[in-house]
Amino acid sequence: MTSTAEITKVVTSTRPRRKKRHWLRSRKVLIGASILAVFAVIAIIGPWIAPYDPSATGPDVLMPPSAQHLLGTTALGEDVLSQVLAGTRLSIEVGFLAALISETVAILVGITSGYLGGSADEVLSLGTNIFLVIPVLPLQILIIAYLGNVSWVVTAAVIALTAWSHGARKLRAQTMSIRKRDYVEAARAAGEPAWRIVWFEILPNETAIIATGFLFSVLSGIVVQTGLAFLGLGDVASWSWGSVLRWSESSNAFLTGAWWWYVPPGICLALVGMGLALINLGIDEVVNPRLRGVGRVKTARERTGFSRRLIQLDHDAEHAATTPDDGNSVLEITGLRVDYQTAHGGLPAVRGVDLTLRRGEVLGIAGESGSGKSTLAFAVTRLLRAPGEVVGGSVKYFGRAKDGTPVPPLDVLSASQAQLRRYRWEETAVVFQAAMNSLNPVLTVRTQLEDTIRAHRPTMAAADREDRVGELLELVGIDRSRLGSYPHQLSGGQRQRVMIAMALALDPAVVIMDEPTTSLDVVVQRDIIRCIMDLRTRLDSSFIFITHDLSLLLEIADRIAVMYAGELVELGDAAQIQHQPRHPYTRRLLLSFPVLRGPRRKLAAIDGAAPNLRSIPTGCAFHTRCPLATDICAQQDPPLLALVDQPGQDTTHNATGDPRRVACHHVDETLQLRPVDALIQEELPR
Ligand SMILES: Nc1ncnc2c1ncn2[C@@H]1O[C@H](COP(=O)(O)OP(=O)(O)OP(=O)(O)O)[C@@H](O)[C@H]1O
Repeated sequence: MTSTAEITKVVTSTRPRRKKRHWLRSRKVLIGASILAVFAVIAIIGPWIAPYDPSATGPDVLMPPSAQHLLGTTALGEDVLSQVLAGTRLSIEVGFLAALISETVAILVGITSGYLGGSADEVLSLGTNIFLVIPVLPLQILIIAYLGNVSWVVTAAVIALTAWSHGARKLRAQTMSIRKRDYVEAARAAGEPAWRIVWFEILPNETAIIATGFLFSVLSGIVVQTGLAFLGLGDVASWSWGSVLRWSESSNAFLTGAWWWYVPPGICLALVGMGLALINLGIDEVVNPRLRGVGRVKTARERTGFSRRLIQLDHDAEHAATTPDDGNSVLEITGLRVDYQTAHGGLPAVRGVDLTLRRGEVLGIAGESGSGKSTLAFAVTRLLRAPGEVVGGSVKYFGRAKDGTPVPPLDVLSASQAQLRRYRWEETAVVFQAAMNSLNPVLTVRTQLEDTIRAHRPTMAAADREDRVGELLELVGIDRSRLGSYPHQLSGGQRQRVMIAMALALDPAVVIMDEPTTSLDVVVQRDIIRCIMDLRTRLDSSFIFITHDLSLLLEIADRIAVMYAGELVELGDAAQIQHQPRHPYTRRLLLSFPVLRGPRRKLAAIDGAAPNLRSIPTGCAFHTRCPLATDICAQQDPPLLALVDQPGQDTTHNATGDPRRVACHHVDETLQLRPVDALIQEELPR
């Protein structure tokens, strides 16, 4: 078997050229930016290219446009074109400065409030709400009138500091929604610091809101400054579009029909507004990649998917446990108990599970919904969140140094956050359910894979990182040319594979997959399964594969553990479980799924429902649904016992020499039952 690091060396890769950023090719952005660029140039050189001194009076009063005065003259004989050219600078400056200040305040207040929540949110929201209810324009007029003849910088600051609240409110709401998404939760679980989560996970998803807010603020800054100048407030002695309008109004240009005096500043305002709106639309298309696929309807499969994400465990001398590494175990779960704390007391979701993961094996965990499989995975990776709580047992991780020599085992449940963070993704990676929610929709596959690597290997050279992400994608059967794709451009199966690639990014020793194929159609499921089978032959990792579909596990697992009501009820080789299941629940579970290979057989649902955790039946939890149940089953919970060798039976030890384990009072009777391959009617519900 080769490690992915070794594969890196043999994969000859040509680094794909990064695709030109899309927004540069957006026609809307180009037109909008061109309009703004023209005004930016005018703002810079306007006063110098003005044909006349904008304040110079002359004998030609109120002249309509002519060759001498292209935009006519004012009541004092001043050149209107010169005034508009000179005034562009101040109008544009105020607009952009006001937008810069107000968006900065909105981002700081909105994202801090939405991300932190709690009392920080309460205080910041109170401030935001106060500014929201105050009528902004009268306030701006009042402040500028009070301040008197102030500079354009002060005007911009007043406009900004009275108008940030709408942006802050939108950003707060968006942040509150994004912070609960899987990829943010996962980044948090992966130990990324808050600033990094905000910068890389939250902000990119708010680009549209921030861009819209900024562009709207530019326009509103220009309009408000124009309005203030029109009213004679602020620095009316300096030329701006507003002051041109003010002097035209005070000279009754509106009444005397001198349209050439007031129309040009109005057209300038409209053009700037149009330019900003076009850029806004273009950016929206860039940050919402879905808008680019013209009329493309997503298939149901593309709209569904599954999840990435993970955590790693740590081995550290401080936490060295005394348990010796026998060299073959990588994870050892002993007596693990997990409760969900509720107002009515603890609900036992995992009840004393003992399980060992061997190096290089695929261990399947099966069981109906609610049997505690995911809770077990969460507990093992220390990703369990309140109200879940580990109330007993231990989890030991047996790591290896880089040269392959064993290091002292890590007691996972008592490892510090710093230890967990340090080793996250590098030792144990988890692919959880609902992957599509875990891929950030506005980042390309390349960026997301690179982020994972960069977070843990910050010193890795950019070229090596690029090679590594391409190699990872190829490892899961996707061409590296898809690195530039966004999640919505991939099928559900491909997204699934990307999540698996992400989990493999750091060569983890253990990969836990929790229902990675749920919600995919059968064909895609088989694709993913093939991919996982291929990976296990190429990598050194051990896999825990969790699913309710036992027949799927028969295909891919070396050993299978069956869980019922939080307990392990049977553990054995996949072949043993398939041909000679010894627990009645395992037999029923096998009959409730179609086999992936071999002749079709009748399916039968398991009688009754999985028990409510509040009232797990006494004795064997399965006895209320079990066809073999007798009095003892209702009285005593059968322990998970290793089966002793039986003459003529070769089902008691699996390939690794582990004894087969079953928790059933009637385990001997199940041996007398017909092999499950022939099992059609005898145990079907009556
Ligand atoms: N936050 C919670 N609060 C209370 N009970 C919970 C909580 N999360 C899970 N449970 C309960 O814990 C039990 C085990 O849930 P878990 O999700 O681990 O089962 P599962 O076998 O993985 O099922 P599934 O395949 O549906 O995910 C279930 O009965 C579930 O209702």
